[in-house]
Amino acid sequence: DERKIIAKAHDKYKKARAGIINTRHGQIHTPAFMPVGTKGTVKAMLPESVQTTGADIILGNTYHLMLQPGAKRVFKLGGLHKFMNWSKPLLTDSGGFQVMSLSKLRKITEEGVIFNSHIDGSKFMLSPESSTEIQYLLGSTITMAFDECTPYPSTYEQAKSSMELTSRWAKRSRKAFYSRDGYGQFGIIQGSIYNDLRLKSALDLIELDFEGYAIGGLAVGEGQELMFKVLDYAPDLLPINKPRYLMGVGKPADIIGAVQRGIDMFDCVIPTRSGRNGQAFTKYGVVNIRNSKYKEDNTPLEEDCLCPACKNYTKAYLHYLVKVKEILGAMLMTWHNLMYFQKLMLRIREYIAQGKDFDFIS
Ligand SMILES: CC#C[C@H]1NC(N)=Nc2cc3[nH]c(NC)nc3cc21
Ligand SMILES: [Zn+2]
Repeated sequence: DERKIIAKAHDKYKKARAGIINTRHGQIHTPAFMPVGTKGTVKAMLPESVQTTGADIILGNTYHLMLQPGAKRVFKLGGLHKFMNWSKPLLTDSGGFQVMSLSKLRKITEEGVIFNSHIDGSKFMLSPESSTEIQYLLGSTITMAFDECTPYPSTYEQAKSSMELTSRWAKRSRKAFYSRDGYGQFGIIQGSIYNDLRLKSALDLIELDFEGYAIGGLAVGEGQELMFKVLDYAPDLLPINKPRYLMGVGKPADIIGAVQRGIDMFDCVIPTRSGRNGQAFTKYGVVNIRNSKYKEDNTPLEEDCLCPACKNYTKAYLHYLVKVKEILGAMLMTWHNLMYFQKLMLRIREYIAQGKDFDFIS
């Protein structure tokens, strides 16, 4: 009946939560979207511009920064915050995923991962200890534990032994972490699509009392349906009073579905990378600005958007800039997309605070 249908609807949102994470470098309003700044810069953006979009925190990568310019050098130069002129929170990924997706040759041992740099082929090793130390040298506000990145798809046996290695590495990462007020370390649970492995991974990592927990092994090609199937139960395995971070996600619809299942933090290259490729996220859907239908379109991407691209320029100009590969095209498209994603998060936070459904936002 009517009452049951309404209850069902609210039921769908009962796991969504809004909150504030307090750190040494400022507050993070959750649900939060973290722009990706892999090599110590959010591509095509000044840090102060990233700040105006509303981002509270950005992401950096251990893998890239250890290869160039080197963690010790960044440390000597005052740390990543100073180096890149970003004073708010920084989260750094621990490197395993980038080794898996970028370096050609790699060998996984109990000690860690041995790999050849994708830049010049030289040999490096990443371990729970070295990854944690590198993130300390970078000055990360939130350090990620060093996990073994289980490929997708994986058999149950593969996922089990990989998850067990991740648990042993999580213990070593936790031991190597230099805990200080306002800084934190997040564990990353694995276990692929197998719920008993996800549970064991969560239990192993909860014992280590991390400041937050990430769900690893998703957004690796499994598709939204399978991802939501895991998210229907995995967030509930984690402490309710600690941040939950879904790595690498995602499109607006993925973010909304994950928030409804209890996720607090997100990172994804989509707004920046697709912006540079000429795709703009708008309330009318994704606009492929290179399409010739925009070459004389004298209207902004979104009439009520406050970003520079929408305030001062037209789709025709953006179409032209992207076509002729002008750097300003990448800048303006990126700025707009980051603004769009932060506005989406702001609206989600407001709807949750008012106890309203937010299914139709995207
Ligand atoms: C297997 C595994 C795993 C996770 N482990 C670590 N350290 N980082 C990640 C980054 C990701 N980005 C995406 N999609 C873009 N999925 C990710 C998953 C992880
Ligand atoms: Zn805009």
